[in-house]
Amino acid sequence: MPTVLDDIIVGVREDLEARRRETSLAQMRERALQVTPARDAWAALRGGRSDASGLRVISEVKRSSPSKGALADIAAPADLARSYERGGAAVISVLTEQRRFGGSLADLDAVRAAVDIPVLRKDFTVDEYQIHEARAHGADLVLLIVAALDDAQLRDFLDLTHELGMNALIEAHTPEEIERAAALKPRIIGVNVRNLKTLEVDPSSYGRLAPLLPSDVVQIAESGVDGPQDVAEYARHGADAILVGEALVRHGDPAQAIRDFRSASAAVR
Ligand SMILES: O=C(O)c1ccccc1NCC(=O)[C@H](O)[C@H](O)COP(=O)(O)O
Repeated sequence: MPTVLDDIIVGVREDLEARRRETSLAQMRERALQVTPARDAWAALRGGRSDASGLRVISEVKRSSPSKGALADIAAPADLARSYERGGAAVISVLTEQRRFGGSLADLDAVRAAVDIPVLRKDFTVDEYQIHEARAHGADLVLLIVAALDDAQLRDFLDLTHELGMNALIEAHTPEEIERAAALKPRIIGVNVRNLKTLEVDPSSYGRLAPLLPSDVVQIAESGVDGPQDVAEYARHGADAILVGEALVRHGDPAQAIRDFRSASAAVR
């Protein structure tokens, strides 16, 4: 029985092949070499657990999701990104998957042009083409989901990401996936408390999984933030940063929400 993640990846591959017919891998490689060098997302995220102003926040541009359907219109992703930056976001995540999340590479372009902080291309990376494409569109950070890749792909994609001057957020959800992530000796690991195969969200799983993370990586708690109390809980378990989508795109004042998240986490130190 295919999982939600399997279904998403089928669509991602189809869309990717259509883009590859328009722009070959060789052309995309060339474009990736011509853009401004990547910003250092690792430096922007590290040290959040000892930062007196609170956890670093990766703020997501998320229109819809498989679990919740439509979340927010986001007619102008650049305006939302500027609010995020004003509120003190460390990194902006742009979901570029179109079928389930309503995102696009045009969103990534708009956000890149609007802010100075690092930008994460949040997609379901299954092919090196997407990594060159992310860089060609100005991304500084890409997502590699352990559940979607085998060990050889993880190694190759992480190496390619570094060759292009970017960082990768390696995303895990189980103890086994954390072990596979850690074996890569990466700089950034995220624990997604959402199971991408079933869509179940369990914020308490962060506290169980965080002790398995290598102490020298930037540790990110992903998903499941409804309010400041959830952020405080992630801070208690040593996260450097949080990744938040729904709670920000549904909030009337996302800049203030980011400030509230940061001060709630600063208070638990
Ligand atoms: O959000 C979903 O429903 C989803 C379903 C299947 C695969 C991925 C999915 N989301 C990606 C993410 O993990 C989140 O966008 C991100 O971590 C922010 O989560 P949240 O703050 O809970 O919106």
